[in-house]
Amino acid sequence: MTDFLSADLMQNEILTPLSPADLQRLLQPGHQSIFLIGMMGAGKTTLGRQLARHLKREFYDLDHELEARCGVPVATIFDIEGEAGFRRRETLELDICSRRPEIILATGGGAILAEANRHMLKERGTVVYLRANINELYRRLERDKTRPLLQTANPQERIASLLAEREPIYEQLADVVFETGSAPVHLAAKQLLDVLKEQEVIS
Ligand SMILES: Nc1ncnc2c1ncn2[C@@H]1O[C@H](COP(=O)(O)OP(=O)(O)O)[C@@H](O)[C@H]1O
Ligand SMILES: O=C(O)C1=C[C@@H](OP(=O)(O)O)[C@@H](O)[C@H](O)C1
Ligand SMILES: [Mg+2]
Repeated sequence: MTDFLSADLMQNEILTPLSPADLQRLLQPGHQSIFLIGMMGAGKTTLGRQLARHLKREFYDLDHELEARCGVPVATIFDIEGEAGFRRRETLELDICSRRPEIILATGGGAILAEANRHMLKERGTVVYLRANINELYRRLERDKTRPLLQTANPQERIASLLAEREPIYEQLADVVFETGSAPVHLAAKQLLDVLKEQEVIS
């Protein structure tokens, strides 16, 4: 398992821990932030935005926040700073985003790789894993040019190897697992809402 930046960032106290009062504020039952995790193409950005609209909550997308801060697309951050540079920025941005109360946050597919990130996600809200099978992921992403990790000769193989590496982490971190299939996005969003109500994540 790749593990970026775990002890490094924590020990240097770049990430300051939340106070008990802040934590208590974030963890009110039924009002917790919802953090969407899952593979590229799982629908975190798309379903997250819809979910936030339905719930009248603020929506953040970690990649979009990074792009806004850096003024360039994710692919350019990868070009200039490599994946390690991107991951470092991702951790710092996640720390900022996950302190906001009652938000819906779409993470990037690799945001779960760093131990520091997993800690923040687990501690500060409800983690929802959006799962999709490999064929569905490939179908959704085959024409995509914005994801640097898929710009290879064989993107299908890359998806398979990333999924094999990450699936156990997604599973382990998730409070809720939601299967996305071939249903249209607006229906999937309704189903996700129902599941979150059933599981008392939202009221
Ligand atoms: N449940 C879904 N059913 C069908 N297509 C979807 C679904 N969720 C997302 N998509 C499509 O897949 C692509 C990738 O979705 P996106 O939300 O960017 O995924 P992620 O943020 O998880 O990488 C987009 O073209 C989106 O419209
Ligand atoms: O899986 C990954 O490592 C990545 C996923 C992307 O986000 P999405 O999951 O929203 O595509 C983006 O953060 C970057 O290209 C790296
Ligand atoms: Mg996304």
